[in-house]
Order: sequence, then structure tokens, then C-alpha cells
Amino acid sequence: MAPVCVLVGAPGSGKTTTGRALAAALGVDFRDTDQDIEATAGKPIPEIFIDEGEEHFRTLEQVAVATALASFDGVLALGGGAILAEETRAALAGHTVIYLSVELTDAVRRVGLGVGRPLLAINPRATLKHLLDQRRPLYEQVATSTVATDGRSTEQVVDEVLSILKR
Ligand SMILES: Nc1ncnc2c1ncn2[C@@H]1O[C@H](COP(=O)(O)OP(=O)(O)OP(=O)(O)O)[C@@H](O)[C@H]1O
Ligand SMILES: O=C(O)C1=C[C@@H](O)[C@@H](O)[C@H](O)C1
Ligand SMILES: [Mg+2]
Repeated sequence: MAPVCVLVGAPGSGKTTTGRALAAALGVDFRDTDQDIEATAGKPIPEIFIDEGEEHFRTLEQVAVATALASFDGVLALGGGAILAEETRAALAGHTVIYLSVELTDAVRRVGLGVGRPLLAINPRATLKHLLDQRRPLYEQVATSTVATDGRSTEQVVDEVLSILKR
């Protein structure tokens, strides 16, 4: 069993929003590893960062991604930083991975003050710039296709992903 497709990209790229709409269009389930982690931990992501720290969160995330890749056959969205783990990048090999790219201007506009996103709680613009610079090569490395989302509506992004999946 494998997901129809896996969505990766930075915070604000629209993995959750686009993923839900894409799953609805395909008539399959949607799953988001951020929500799986919250269900397992029994608390929201910001509280995991506060109580146990980012490293612990990354461990939970690696397990959540591996579990979903092995047991889920719908549209799967990963957390923005999931691709930081080498094991996760390796586990994505052989899957259909769509990189939803977003540049700084649109990403900042979409995440606002970073509510619910602990890494962006302070100075979201500078932090996002750093995250994008650090992660762009990693998203590109795992992706089988890239869909640019800047200046495009969720519907336009979904349509492009659907046309990629039909190929
Ligand atoms: N193509 C788009 N155009 C405009 N706004 C969008 C688009 N896609 C998503 N958004 C908006 O941007 C915000 C962030 O989207 P979303 O939560 O789906 O991002 P994400 O990639 O899942 O982020 P995270 O990595 O933090 O989970 C939401 O308010 C959403 O409505
Ligand atoms: O970009 C990141 O590192 C994160 C993105 C979110 O999806 C969550 O997984 C968490 O807030 C960390
Ligand atoms: Mg999300």
C-alpha cells in the first residue's frame, strides 16, 4: 500500500489546504502527518515543542511519516520540516512526491504571524527566509514533480497536481 501522492513543501505552501481539496477531487482520504503526531502525543504541536523540544518532535515525525507511507493509500501531506531527516528522504524514494513550492513573499503572507507554527513564532519573515534557503534543495531532492504555488489559487494548484497524476 502506498499513498496516491505525498505533498512536501515549506510552511504556507498549502500542503494541508491543497491536500484536502486534492483528496476530495480524487475521492480518496486525506492524511496529514502533523495531525497524526498530535493524535499520538495527545497535544498540539506547539505544546510538544514547549514540553519536549524540537528534537523529540522530529523523532515523532519520522515515525509518523514511516507509518503513513506504509499504511495509507490516499493523499498524504508531510510537515514542512519532515524532509530534514535523512531517513525520511530515503523512505520517500519510489513514491510520487509533489513539491508545492512557495517563495518568501507569498509564504509570509500565508502564515501571517505563525500562529500554531512554533518555529515561526518569532520574526516569521527572517525565519522563513532561512528555512526556504536551507530546505529548497531537500524538497527538490525528494520530489518527483514540482508545482509552483506563488500567486495561484488552491484550485489552480489542485488542477496542476491532478494533471501530473494522470500522466
Ligand atoms: N494557493 C494558495 N493561495 C493562497 N492562499 C493559500 C494557498 N494555499 C494555501 N493558502 C493559505 O495559506 C495558509 C497556509 O496553508 P496550509 O496550512 O495549507 O500550509 P501548509 O503547507 O500545510 O503549512 P504547514 O507546513 O505549516 O503545515 C492557509 O491560510 C491557506 O488558506
Ligand atoms: O517547517 C517546520 O519545521 C514545521 C512545519 C509544520 O508543518 C509542523 O510540522 C511543525 O510546526 C514544524
Ligand atoms: Mg499543514
